[in-house]
Amino acid sequence: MTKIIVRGGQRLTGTVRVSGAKNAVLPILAASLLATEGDSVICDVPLLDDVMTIQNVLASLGAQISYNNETMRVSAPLISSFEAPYELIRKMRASFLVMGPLLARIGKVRISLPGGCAIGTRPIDQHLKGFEAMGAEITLGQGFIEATAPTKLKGAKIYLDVASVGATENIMMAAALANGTTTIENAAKEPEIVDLANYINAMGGKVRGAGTGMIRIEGVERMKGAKHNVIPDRVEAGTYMIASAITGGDVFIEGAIGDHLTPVISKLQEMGVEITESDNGIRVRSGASLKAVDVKTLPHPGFPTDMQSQMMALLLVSEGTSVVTETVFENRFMHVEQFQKMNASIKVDGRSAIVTGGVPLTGAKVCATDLRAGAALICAALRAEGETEVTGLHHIDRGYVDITGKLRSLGATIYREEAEGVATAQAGKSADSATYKREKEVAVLKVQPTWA
Ligand SMILES: CC(=O)N[C@H]1[C@@H](OP(=O)(O)OP(=O)(O)OC[C@H]2O[C@@H](n3ccc(=O)[nH]c3=O)[C@H](O)[C@@H]2O)O[C@H](CO)[C@@H](O)[C@@H]1O
Ligand SMILES: C=C(OP(=O)(O)O)C(=O)O
Repeated sequence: MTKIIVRGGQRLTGTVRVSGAKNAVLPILAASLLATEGDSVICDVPLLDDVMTIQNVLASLGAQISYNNETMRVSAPLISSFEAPYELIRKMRASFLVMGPLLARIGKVRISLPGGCAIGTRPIDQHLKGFEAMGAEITLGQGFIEATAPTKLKGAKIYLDVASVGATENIMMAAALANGTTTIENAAKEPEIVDLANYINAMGGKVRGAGTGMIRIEGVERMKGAKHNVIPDRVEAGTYMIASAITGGDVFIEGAIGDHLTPVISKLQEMGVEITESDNGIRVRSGASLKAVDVKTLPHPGFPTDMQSQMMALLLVSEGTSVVTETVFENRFMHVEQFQKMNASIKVDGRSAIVTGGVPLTGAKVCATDLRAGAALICAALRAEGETEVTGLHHIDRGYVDITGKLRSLGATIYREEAEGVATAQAGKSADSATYKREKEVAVLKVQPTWA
C-alpha cells in the first residue's frame, strides 16, 4: 500500500514555496470554456490530481489543453459534448463547476451529481436555484442532472441561502455570458472568488463586487482567452505554518499572502506563535510552549474549514483545553479517530471537539480520511514520538504538491513509499518516489494530450 512515513522530532527550518491554489485553479480552468476564441494561458497551475481531473473533463468536452512548467494553455473554440463523464465528475466535486459555463455557452448539459471528500452531504441546490432563476430547465434522475436553456440564459437577482463558494462560482460563470445583469446576494467572499472574477474580467467579462456579499455580473456577448496567474494556495500555506509551529520551527512560507490568512494568523498569534508578514511571504516562528485557544470555522473571512484539522493537530500540543467547532460541514471530524490512534485526547460532542492539549503524541498507523485530514496527520506526525505511517494518500494527492519533498527540504524526516515497495531514502528531493511519479505524469501530459 502506498504510504507516507514520518519520523517525528525534527524542528523545521528554512523556506518553502507555496504552489498555486487548487481551489482557485479549478473554477478558473472551468471558466476557460467560456472563451469562444483565443487561448487562455493559466500560470502557476499546481500539478495535482484534481488539476488532472479537471483537464480531463475539459478535454472530454472538446477543449484542447497542454501543460508545461506550471502553465496550462486551454482553447475551446468548439465544444463537442454537453455530457461531462460520470467517472470524472464522481472523483471530484469541483468538476461540477463546468455546469455553469456549459449552460451559458451551449445551453445544454448532462452531468452526474458530484463526488469529492466525504465531509458532509454537500448538496447542490443553490447552484441549481441560480441556474433556474436564469431560465434554465432542470431535470434530475438516477444520479444525473440535465439542464437546458432553450433561449439564452437571462440575468436574474439571486439570493443564496448559504454563502456557497461553488454556487457563487458556478452562477458567476453562467451569468458572464447571459443576457442582462445578474446579482448574487449573500455571495461567498473567499479569495478564490475574487481570483475567478479577475480571470473572467480578463476574458472580457464584467464582474463587479467579488469579495463582497453582493456580486453584480453584466452579461457579455462573447469572451476571449486570457493570460492569468493563479493566486497562491492559502490552505497549503496555512498547512506549512502549522507544520512550522508544531515543531517549534522557523519557516518562511514564500508566496503566502497575509490578507488571505488573517483568521489563521490571528489564532496562531493568540497561541503564542510569532508571525512576520512581508511582501513575498510569511515567517512563522514558534517556541516551546503554546496556549490553547478555541476555534470556530466559518465562511470567509472566518476561520477556514479547510484548516480545521491542521489547527486541531497544533492544539494537541498546546497547554490547556480547546474547543473546535465546525459550522461549515456537518461531518468534518473524521480525523479525530485517527489522532486518537496517536494518543491524542479529543472528545467529540455534536459539532464541537474538545481537545486536551499536552498529551504526548506517539507514532501510529493512520489513514487520511479526507484531503486536509491527511495533511493534519502529517503535521501531528512531525511532532510525535516514533514513526507514523499515513495511508489514504489519494486524498492528499488531490491538493498538495510534493508534500514530502517540501517538508524534507525543511528538515523533516519523511518519505513516500509507493505500492510497488520502492522505499526511497529521505535524502534529496529528486529521490522521492512521489516527485518521480509526478514527473512521470507531466511527461505523459506532454507527449500524449488527452484530446488526441
Ligand atoms: C473546490 C473548492 O473550492 N472547494 C472548497 C469549497 O467547496 P464547496 O464549494 O463545495 O463548498 P460550499 O461553500 O458550497 O459549501 C459550504 C456549505 O454550504 C452547503 N451548500 C453548498 C452548496 C449548495 O448548493 N447547498 C448547500 O447547502 C454545503 O453543504 C456546506 O455545508 O468551499 C468549501 C468551504 O469553504 C471548502 O471546504 C472547499 O475546499
Ligand atoms: C474539501 C476540499 O476540497 P473539495 O471541495 O474539492 O472536496 C478541500 O480542499 O479541503
